[in-house]
Amino acid sequence: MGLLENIQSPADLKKLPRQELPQLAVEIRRVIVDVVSQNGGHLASSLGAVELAIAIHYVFDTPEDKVIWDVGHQSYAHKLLTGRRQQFATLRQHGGLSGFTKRSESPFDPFTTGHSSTSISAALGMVCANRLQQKNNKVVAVIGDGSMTAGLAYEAMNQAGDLHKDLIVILNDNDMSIARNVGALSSLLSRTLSGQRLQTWRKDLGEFLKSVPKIGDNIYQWAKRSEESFKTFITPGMLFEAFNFDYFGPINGHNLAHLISILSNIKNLRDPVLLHVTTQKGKGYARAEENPVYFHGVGCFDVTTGASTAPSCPLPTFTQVFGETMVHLAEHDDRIVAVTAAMPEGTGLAAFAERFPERFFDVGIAEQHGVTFAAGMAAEGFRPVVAIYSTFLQRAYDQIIHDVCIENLPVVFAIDRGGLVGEDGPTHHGQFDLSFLRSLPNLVVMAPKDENELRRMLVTALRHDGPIAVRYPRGMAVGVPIDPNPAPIPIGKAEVLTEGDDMLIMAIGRMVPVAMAACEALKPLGIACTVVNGRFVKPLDSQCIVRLAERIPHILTLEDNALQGGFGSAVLELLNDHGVSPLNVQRLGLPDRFVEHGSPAILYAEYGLDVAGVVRAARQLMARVQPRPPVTVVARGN
Ligand SMILES: Cc1ncc(C[n+]2csc(CCOP(=O)(O)OP(=O)(O)O)c2C)c(N)n1
Ligand SMILES: CC(=O)[C@@H](O)[C@H](O)COP(=O)(O)O
Ligand SMILES: [Mg+2]
Repeated sequence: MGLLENIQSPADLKKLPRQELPQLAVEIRRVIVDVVSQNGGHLASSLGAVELAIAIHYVFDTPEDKVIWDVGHQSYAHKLLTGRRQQFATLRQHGGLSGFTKRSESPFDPFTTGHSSTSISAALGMVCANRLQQKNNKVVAVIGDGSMTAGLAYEAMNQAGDLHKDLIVILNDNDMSIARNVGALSSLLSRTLSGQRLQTWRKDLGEFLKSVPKIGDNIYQWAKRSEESFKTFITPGMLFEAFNFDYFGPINGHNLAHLISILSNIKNLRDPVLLHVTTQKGKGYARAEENPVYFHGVGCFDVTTGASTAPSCPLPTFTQVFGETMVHLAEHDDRIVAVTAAMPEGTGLAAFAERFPERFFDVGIAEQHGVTFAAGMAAEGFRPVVAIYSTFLQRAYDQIIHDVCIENLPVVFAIDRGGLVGEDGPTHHGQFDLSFLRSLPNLVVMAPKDENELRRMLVTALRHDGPIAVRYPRGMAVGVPIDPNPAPIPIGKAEVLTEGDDMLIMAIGRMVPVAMAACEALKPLGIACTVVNGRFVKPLDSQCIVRLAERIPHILTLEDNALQGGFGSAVLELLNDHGVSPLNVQRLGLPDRFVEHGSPAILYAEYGLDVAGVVRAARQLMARVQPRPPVTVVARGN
């Protein structure tokens, strides 16, 4: 029987003698690799944090002591050690364990995570709350070097250093974000090794100088006085010490004995502490060590070869089409620059980065800065395309308004992962973008029905002299032929795809093919549909929509966005403003709740956004609503 099988909680872990812990790490890695090879998940980061999880639960008294895993994608070992071993095979599956930490899942998860760089703020909040409650527990934030590139982390450090609370931050430095980590901080952290060499060199030099009569001693005294600036110039400690943190490290984050002994000491300190540990992404599984970018977030794979076992994808993804189109368009327009916030692969910009390194900017996990940086470039005559996942763009809302839209600057927002993303769940679904963007003056908001339209929308965006967003989903495109010379689309023009007199289905983005399939399925039931591809959520094609709505008595709107304030709401407002009455409109979209994790197919079916769901809704609408009498149109607004 293995060691892991006997661990129901950290109390069982604490019973193990220290010398058995490395064997436990081996067993944990085996389980993680097995389950992720079946379910997909964040493998490399979790493999790198196995010893950290063991040492933390060995030393601290969780759940009274709180541990916050930043992003939470590295928390699989933590889950296995905190009573979730038996459910671990359900990781990221619908109804199963979350791929991140989640308060509702376990008392050992004090904070729900998924977006990066929240851990220090949350931990500081907990320390302050706990002290007000006269509790003496410890709070630990574990944050990666990539997540440490976000401003939010420094806002928290700034306050923590000022409050002087006994917060513990563990910086898990593997020199990687999803891609290779970027930025000045990253270079500072990787100077650690040379810093250590320098310490040795400095000691030797000091001894030598002291041995030189008179003059040598003077130089030694001067060098000693300058030692602090000299040392900190070269090591990362200075940065954290400037925030009033006691800095320890760097130590090897895979050496359990060292980790346990230093954590046991740190536990007793009363100051803010930063422990810098170095780890290897993918540790213990050779394939992931060799290719940590691929194994950061991976689908199903064969454990022996590391090769994907996911059904092969016959079509390109929207992301790939976006990436290829960017390269193509940038060949002909040197004003085009691309911005990513630490996701060159995920956003499809890796090829652009290779082809145009000077016109490619990875700002790190810094969405807010990325948007304002793009605004700066636009103000100087460039055409920045900011490619950010829908969910992460939420971070930059003020920058979109204040720095881009108010000034009407020509920034293109390429918003990937619009709609439900699947197994990453509620922290990652792109559920709100149409709603939060639709209310912004000057901003045009588009969503393509297929990959060819995505290309056309990019061309449209780059010709438009103002802010404009194109939003598209995760995963496979539709498989339509690609026009090598994509033509722009007139701003605000919808597309009527098919005509019928019983029902008007107005859809946006990925829901357009669903609307077309539902239209086909409704034909044999005697329901003839007009299907409109909205193309623009803002501005709407008011002429087309009002004209059709006046003629067709039943109206369905369809979107993979929150119903509140989304495409359907926009259509309703438009029809109301134009006095179309009565309004027999049924809006289909995501309800007013956070959508759980699971495969997109399951989730879309659950929310009635698959073909069967649309057919059901159409039949119910036909049954519920009598055809309206000839329409009275009272003009009210525009
Ligand atoms: C706000 C935000 N932007 C982007 C991401 C996507 N993302 C998830 S993990 C990650 C890299 C994190 O790097 P690091 O903190 O060093 O952890 P590692 O994977 O190296 O363990 C990124 C960019 C995110 N989760 N949140
Ligand atoms: C943890 C995280 O935020 C990312 O790794 C995210 O899971 C990537 O999602 P995609 O798989 O859609 O690129
Ligand atoms: Mg990292």
